[in-house]
Amino acid sequence: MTKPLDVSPGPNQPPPPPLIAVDRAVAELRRGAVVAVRGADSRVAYALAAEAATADSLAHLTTLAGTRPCLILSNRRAAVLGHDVAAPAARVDLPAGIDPLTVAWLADPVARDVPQPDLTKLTMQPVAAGSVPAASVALAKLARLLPATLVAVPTAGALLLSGVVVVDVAAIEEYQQTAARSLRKVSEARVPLVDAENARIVAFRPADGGIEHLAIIIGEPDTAQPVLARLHSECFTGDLLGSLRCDCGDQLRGAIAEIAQAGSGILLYLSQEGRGIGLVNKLRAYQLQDDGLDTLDANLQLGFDDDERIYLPAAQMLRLLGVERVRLLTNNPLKVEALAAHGVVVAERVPHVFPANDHNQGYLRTKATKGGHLF
Ligand SMILES: Nc1nc2c(ncn2[C@@H]2O[C@H](COP(=O)(O)OP(=O)(O)OP(=O)(O)O)[C@@H](O)[C@H]2O)c(=O)[nH]1
Ligand SMILES: [Zn+2]
Repeated sequence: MTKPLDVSPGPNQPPPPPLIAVDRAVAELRRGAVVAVRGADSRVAYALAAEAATADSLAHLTTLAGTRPCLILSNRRAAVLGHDVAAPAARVDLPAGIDPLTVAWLADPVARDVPQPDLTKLTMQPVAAGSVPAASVALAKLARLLPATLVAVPTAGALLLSGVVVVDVAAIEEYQQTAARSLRKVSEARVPLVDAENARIVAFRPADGGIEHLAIIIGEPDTAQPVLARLHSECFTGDLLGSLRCDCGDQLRGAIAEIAQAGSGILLYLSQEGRGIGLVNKLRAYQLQDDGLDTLDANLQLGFDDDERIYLPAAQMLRLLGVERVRLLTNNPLKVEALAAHGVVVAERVPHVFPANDHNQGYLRTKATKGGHLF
């Protein structure tokens, strides 16, 4: 007996308050404003994205807190600067304090016109997981900014100003999972595609109104059988512009054509641009690659992990569509493992390889030799 997909819209859910707090804090960081991050012990520190540091914003942060701000870097960025810390983040200590040029030099490997500051007295201290400074770096990542912040702990007498957005460490840590679990189907339409005329797009939105993920459904998948599926991470440059730096455009159109040829299946189009670091940071990573770094090291140089994606949203979308088993079009074993860990049975991995071109040979080689991709 065949079992069709469930594409009906889900019920509206009120957004969980922690999601809202994180969204507000993200917007504040992105516009260069100060936010207050509150730890499990209710103590608060003020934070500013390093990317937004100016003489004025640093002075404002210092006045608010009544203490000098410290620069917090991810452990990846600290390692690049020669300081290995056994913690998720590191606090930079400079006896003379910190100024915007030093912040730029330390936090942003692409800021090349910045003169190297005197770093002879620079030390770094590990910043524990679950702490306010570590969470501030995670918040900068959620904001798709460089993973570096300026943090100032208010003096005992300093009052928490009204108007400053307050966000809890736990809300930051749980944000991605909570947002993924809150996804619901919001709309659906028939969209005939050049390679798959019988196609529909279903949009999934998290309860906080965050960015939607899409399912492109081709034909009439039968969920009683493993469904031919592809998890495709958004790539503006490759998917839309036909960039030759990667294989994404070929993989996207190739998957649609292959699914159409097979009769039916699903392509999940996941809003995880740049392996989860965002388009702006991916462009920074491209600059570093033009200087000789490979695609994975460029991420590390910027302070990110080599791959920041999570696949709970994909598993959740499949679940909402009624799909429990898939035949997965991918060369990436991590996608297979991640789906399985989230309870989706990967009955088969279907290779998804396309010919290299003059511009993406190195990229594909790195994915195979260092990224564990199966070519
Ligand atoms: N950070 C970064 N992201 C990149 C780069 N090149 C491509 N990407 C991103 O990498 C992702 C590629 O996604 P996928 O093709 O779904 O994933 P994959 O890990 O290659 O796995 P399969 O294609 O399934 O084998 C997209 O989000 C691209 O935007 C790069 O040089 N740096
Ligand atoms: Zn791409």
